[in-house]
Amino acid sequence: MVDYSVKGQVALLEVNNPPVNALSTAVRTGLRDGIAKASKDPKVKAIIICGKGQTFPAGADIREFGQPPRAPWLIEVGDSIEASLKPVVAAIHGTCLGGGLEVSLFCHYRIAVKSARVGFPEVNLGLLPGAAGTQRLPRLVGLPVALDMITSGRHVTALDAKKYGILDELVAGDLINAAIKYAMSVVGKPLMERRLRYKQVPGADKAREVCEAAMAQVKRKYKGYEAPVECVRAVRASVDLPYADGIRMESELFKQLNASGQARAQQYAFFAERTVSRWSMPNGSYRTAKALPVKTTAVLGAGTMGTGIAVCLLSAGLPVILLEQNEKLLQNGLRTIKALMEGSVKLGKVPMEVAQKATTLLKPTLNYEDLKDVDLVIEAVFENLKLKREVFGKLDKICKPSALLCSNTSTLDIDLAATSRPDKVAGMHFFAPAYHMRLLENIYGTKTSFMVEEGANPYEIDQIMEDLGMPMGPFKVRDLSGIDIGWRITQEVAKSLGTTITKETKYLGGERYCGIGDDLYEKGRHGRKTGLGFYKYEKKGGKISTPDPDALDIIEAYRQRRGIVKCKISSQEVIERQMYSSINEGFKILEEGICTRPEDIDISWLYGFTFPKYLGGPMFYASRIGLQKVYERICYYHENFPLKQRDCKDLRRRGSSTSGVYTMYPALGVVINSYCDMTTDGGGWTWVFWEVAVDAATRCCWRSPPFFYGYVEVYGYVEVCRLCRGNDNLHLLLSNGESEMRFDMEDFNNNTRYLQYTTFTVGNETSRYLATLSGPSGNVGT
Ligand SMILES: CCC[C@H](O)CC(=O)SCCNC(=O)CCNC(=O)[C@H](O)C(C)(C)COP(=O)([O-])OP(=O)([O-])OC[C@H]1O[C@@H](n2cnc3c(N)ncnc32)[C@H](O)[C@@H]1OP(=O)([O-])[O-]
Repeated sequence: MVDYSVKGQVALLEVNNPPVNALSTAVRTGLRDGIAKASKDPKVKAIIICGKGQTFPAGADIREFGQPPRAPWLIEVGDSIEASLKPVVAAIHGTCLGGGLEVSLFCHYRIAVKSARVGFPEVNLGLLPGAAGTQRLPRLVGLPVALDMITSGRHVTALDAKKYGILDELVAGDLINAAIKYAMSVVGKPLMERRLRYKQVPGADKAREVCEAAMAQVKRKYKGYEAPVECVRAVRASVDLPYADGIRMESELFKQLNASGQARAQQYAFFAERTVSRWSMPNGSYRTAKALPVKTTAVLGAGTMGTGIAVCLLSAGLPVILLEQNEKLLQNGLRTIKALMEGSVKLGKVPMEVAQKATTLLKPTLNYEDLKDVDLVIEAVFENLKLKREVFGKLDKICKPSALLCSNTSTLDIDLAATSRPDKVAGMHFFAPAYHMRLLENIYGTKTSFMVEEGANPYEIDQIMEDLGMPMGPFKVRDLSGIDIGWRITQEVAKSLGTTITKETKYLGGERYCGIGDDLYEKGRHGRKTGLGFYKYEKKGGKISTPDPDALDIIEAYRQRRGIVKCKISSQEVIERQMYSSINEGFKILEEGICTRPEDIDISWLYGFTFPKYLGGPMFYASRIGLQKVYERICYYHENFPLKQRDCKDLRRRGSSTSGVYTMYPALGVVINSYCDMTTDGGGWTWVFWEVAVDAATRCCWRSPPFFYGYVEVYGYVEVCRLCRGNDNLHLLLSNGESEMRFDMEDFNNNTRYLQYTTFTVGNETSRYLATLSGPSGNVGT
């Protein structure tokens, strides 16, 4: 895992743990042993740490976070690097991230190639840098840069890292040769001043203001997330506490975060993101399918979606022909694209050179003939089936036979786009704003607004969902995508069902229909683009939304017309009704085989709806709450809101079976994870809180190896607490009503604050568990 060699007078420690040289136990051991060996070798004058293959270590091995921790700890390895009496140089290429950057900060010098990037992405995994990163980076670069890097998790280019002082030198050509030369040039120089632990944090006199501002910012920007807040606290300790105490505090906060549900959810999301790229469908998989080359593209329609899609394609460096029906609409579209590109550059989302190149890649036209050679056409015209069929008819005649003809429709039946090449016709549903959202998918989601009809205020609902961590509440999203778009869609859906929508329509296609959007539409309130929607905006197309009493009046008039008595809806209910209906849909999607894994659904939500990562995605969230509970609440809402005519056949079926929702996943009971937390009451007694996650990891859907929490599927959480003293021997007793399993908690002792991630293996048949914690004196609670 760490290849040791000596080149001249320099020892080379090459981390060799593909693909990303993660700092697994074996790598940590190899580094520790390598430093010891090089230190003893009289021939060796300097030491280099680097990575073999594509990168310097990209961090700790995330898979190990779900297992009992094993020595040597990264921080001990780091201490031995820093204490070395021979200079140690980190030679960096690829991505030097997390624990990798921490290792380099223990080295006395850091050099890198220009293409390298460094960063502390732990915050994206629900963690903070736990091997002294929060204490050492501020000592090197000062608080503002350290706070920014640690709380954002962003990757910093080698050029910027040099500017900040993280890197000592950028090198060209062969990295190892340059590193050997560099290492020999520093032999004999004093090492004391290169040891970061002895440095003071620069600008410490401003620490209070800087840290308070950073804290306020992360609370505003990352609502609901625990890790960014703890990152700020840990960084602040680098100024407030001596080095050793700061390290202790960092370690304590790291353990707390690592034991939290948020870290589990975010780590699950990390692996789920990678799992979904390995898709498989009945007709093929990522192993057998090859991507079609797309070199030229066209977008039809220069409205909100069309321009957004064009920006997305241009940002990817693809030429785009933008087609509209008249010059005025075309010019409007070009102006919008220019403004969106400029905005993306300002926000740092698109590099300046890409935006500049985009102007040469964009070709406006009014003529369908110009589309004859393109590889891919995406239509984003109005949601009107007749119009779309016309468009597809023209495209079919003009475009070359191999061209893909795609529709950005979110609702219309793609099979109705009659062409001579149905195999080349697809739905390509971009999520709004198309230039920003990373999800491109066909998906049917659930509609919200039921609750406003009953009495909730759209602004309260948005606030509740934003407090939960969604960047925009559902009503702001409706204003963004256009209330007129929603109106057109429902008109088309009604037409396809052979009906029309009137002021009295309460159901459409068996589903509850809410006409508030229609009332807003009729008053010309089409959302952001008209400056008025559910909200009022500072101008047409503006972004600053303020609640609007006129919109509330329209909603109230609607309720009175329908004879709806306004009622109060609690925050909990808002969240449950938003989330649980999506979870229910998620299960239906799995059941219908539209997706094969829950990860597919979670990643769609994380990318398409910017669902808060700290909750992992709706399916993961459901598994944390317990599917039985979710199911019961869905039944409750179904029964208590008689207006809701949603087909609940699947729920009813699950409800009538003894195992309820669990029937989705018949193969149950593979892994049980648990962790405990302890607090001392001062009287020699310790309260132990256990949380037991009962996994019904599946054979059918959850295919990833059950190596950590992320893949735990059906949780039955049981919290038990117990007073214990001294080295009480604890047992965990699990029962499924038929048989019982008992586990000794041998690792348990009074000095261990967190006994976490204990993994047990149980039989296959168990579906519901009762957990009982028992001590020497018998069972103490459930
Ligand atoms: C004590 C505390 C210490 C410290 O403070 C904590 C940390 O360091 S926390 C860590 C801080 N570091 C991070 O958060 C960095 C996380 N990693 C990344 O951001 C990207 O992987 C990276 C940019 C490095 C490469 O991107 P790319 O080239 O597009 O490649 P890719 O993304 O497709 O990954 C390829 C394969 O490698 C796998 N894998 C990757 N990283 C890890 C890992 N650390 N571990 C294990 N596995 C990892 C990944 O699952 C995939 O496997 P598979 O089986 O093929 O699905």
